[in-house]
Amino acid sequence: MASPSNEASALTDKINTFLSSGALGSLDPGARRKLSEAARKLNLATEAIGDTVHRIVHSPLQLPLALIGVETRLFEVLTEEKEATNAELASMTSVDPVLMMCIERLLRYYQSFGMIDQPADNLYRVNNITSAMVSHGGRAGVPFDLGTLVPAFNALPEFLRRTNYANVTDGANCPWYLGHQTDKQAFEWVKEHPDMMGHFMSWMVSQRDGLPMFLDVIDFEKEFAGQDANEVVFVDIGGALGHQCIALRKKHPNLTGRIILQDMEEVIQQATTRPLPGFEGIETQSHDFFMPQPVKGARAYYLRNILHDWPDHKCIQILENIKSAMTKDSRILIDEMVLPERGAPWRATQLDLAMSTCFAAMERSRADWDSLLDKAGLSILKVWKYTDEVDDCIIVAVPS
Ligand SMILES: C[S@@+](CC[C@H](N)C(=O)[O-])C[C@H]1O[C@@H](n2cnc3c(N)ncnc32)[C@H](O)[C@@H]1O
Repeated sequence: MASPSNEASALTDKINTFLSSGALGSLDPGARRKLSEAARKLNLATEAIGDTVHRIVHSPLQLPLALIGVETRLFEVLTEEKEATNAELASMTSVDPVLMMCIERLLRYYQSFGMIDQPADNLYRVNNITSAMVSHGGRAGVPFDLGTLVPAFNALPEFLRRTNYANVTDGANCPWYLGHQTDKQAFEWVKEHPDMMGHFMSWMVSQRDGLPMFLDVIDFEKEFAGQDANEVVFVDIGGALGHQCIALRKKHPNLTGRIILQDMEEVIQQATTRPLPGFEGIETQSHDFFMPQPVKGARAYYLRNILHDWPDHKCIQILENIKSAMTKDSRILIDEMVLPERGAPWRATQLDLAMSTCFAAMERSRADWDSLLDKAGLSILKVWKYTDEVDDCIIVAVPS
């Protein structure tokens, strides 16, 4: 019988053979995800104590260095060229050629963290991580998180120490304010920082790229089509630049009825002055969701990642404002995570703590949703889960 060490050695050979075979490129998404999760588990389970400590201790370096790779165009050039030497990279990026040594040191770091490959001594190659960094999500999320979320994350330990580790529930008193040394609520602060507002909007458009969406599990046209072109069928409340409205139009080009995007005035201005491709035919309206809903009797009032930004008492205000605009055929569609009681995915748990830190808000479990909607006088008709990566669901709610 093979010893565990021999088995591990055989497994290592098998993994290396598989990696160099090129088979990864033709995996279907489900198989790729299963393999990635198993490899992640294996990686963590086999990590030596010293490696764990050093990895975690220096983890704050990764995000700033990712931003440097994006801002210097290093990742972009490598993605375009596929392979390049450090001299070529220095000449093609915004890094001053006299900083060649600096580029070499950056490349060495990126290679060691798997952000690029190094097939030969002085040759660097794009890989899947490099491409992710220059995707829409990478370009928006990297600067947005570093400039907006990280100062709040850094304040979390001190904030919790001061509050004796009480759950963060007060949106006017959460680590956000301590981290940014501000008295402005996060959305108000972002409004005053136009560069971050730009990244925030792009990040909202791209944050779920590559994943299924709610329209993959709901036949919207069948369930919600209007009787005539005048009927409002979809109000995307806090819908940012209208990417979900566009996706709906694209999925159901012959859908009868009006589609309306609502958000804060500054956001609606951006959505209309620099519209995303496919925005034609979508109506816009500046609306503060803490005020009564001005569109009465729409078929679907849609909220994606809105309620996770607010503690329960604020969510109740948002929901009650919608409820009073609903007629018997109206539905509220809540597009949010429903956290499982066990084994929540890492993409979900980090967002939960980000919501807590910046807004005193949360991602919610089924029990949390039942309790919140009950307090708002609503009941759940149905819940459809549509991603495993983040446990995204569409919750259909009606007045009780
Ligand atoms: C987390 S983002 C979600 C955006 C979009 N629903 C999505 O899923 O991509 C929250 C959105 O709420 C908007 N928002 C924040 N406060 C608002 C308010 N009081 N009234 C209307 N929209 C608001 C923000 O501008 C932003 O677009």
